[in-house]
Amino acid sequence: MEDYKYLFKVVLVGNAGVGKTCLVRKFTQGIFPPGQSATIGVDFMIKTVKVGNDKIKLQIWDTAGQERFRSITQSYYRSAHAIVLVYDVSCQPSFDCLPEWLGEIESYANRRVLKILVGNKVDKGDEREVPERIGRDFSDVNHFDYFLETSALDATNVDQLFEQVATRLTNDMKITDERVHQYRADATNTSSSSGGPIKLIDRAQTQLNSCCSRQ
Ligand SMILES: Nc1nc2c(ncn2[C@@H]2O[C@H](COP(=O)(O)OP(=O)(O)OP(=O)(O)O)[C@@H](O)[C@H]2O)c(=O)[nH]1
Repeated sequence: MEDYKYLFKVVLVGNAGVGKTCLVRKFTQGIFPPGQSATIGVDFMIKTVKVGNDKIKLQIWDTAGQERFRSITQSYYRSAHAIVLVYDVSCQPSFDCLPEWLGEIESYANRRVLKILVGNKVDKGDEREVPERIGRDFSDVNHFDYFLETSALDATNVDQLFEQVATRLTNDMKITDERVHQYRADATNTSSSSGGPIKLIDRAQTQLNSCCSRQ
C-alpha cells in the first residue's frame, strides 16, 4: 500500500515562456534547467511533501503554453485539484493574456478548483513590467485563492508555492473527510435508533402520509 495520505493533481498553465517548466523542475529536482526548450503537449512530475504529519503526493502537470497545444491541455483541467496560472513579471503581454486563461479555467476546470496566480521571474528586477500590486489586484478581483511572485532562477517562493498548494488542498480535504465521517455517524445513529433502514423508509412513508392527510 502507498504510504501517502492524499494525492493531488496540480496543473500549471500560462503563456509560452513564462517559466512553468523551470518552476516545476526547480521544485521537484532542485535545478534551473539551462536552455529549457518549449514543452510539447504536457509533461508531469511527482513530489511528496509533508503537511503536518501527513505525506502528500503532488502530481504536477506542466502544460505547453503555445496556442497550438490548447486543445490537448484543456483536457487536463477537469481532474485538477489546483490550477496554477503563471505570467512573467517582465513580460506585460503574458499578464494581458490572463483573462483568456481565466476563461479556459472557467470553461474546463471543476468549479471548486483551487486557483493560484503566480508572477514569475522576479529576479529580473529592472526589467519588471508588471508591478506586484497590479498582480495582487488582479488576483483579488478574480477570486484567486492565492497570489505569489516567484523566481525559478533564484528559487524565490518556489517551495512556498507548492507547499501552500499542498497545505490548502490537505486542509480542504480534511474538512470534507470530517463531514463525510459525521454524515456516516449521523446516518448510523439514526438508523440504529429507529431500528434499521427499513424502519427509516417506514418513517418517511408515515411522514409523507401524515403530511398528505393534513390537506
Ligand atoms: N530570469 C529568469 N528566467 C526564467 C525563469 N523561469 C524561466 N526562465 C527562462 O524563461 C524561458 C522559458 O522557460 P520555460 O520554463 O521553458 O517556460 P514555459 O512556461 O514552460 O514555456 P512553454 O513550455 O513553452 O509553455 C527559459 O529560457 C528559462 O530559462 C526565472 O524565474 N527567471
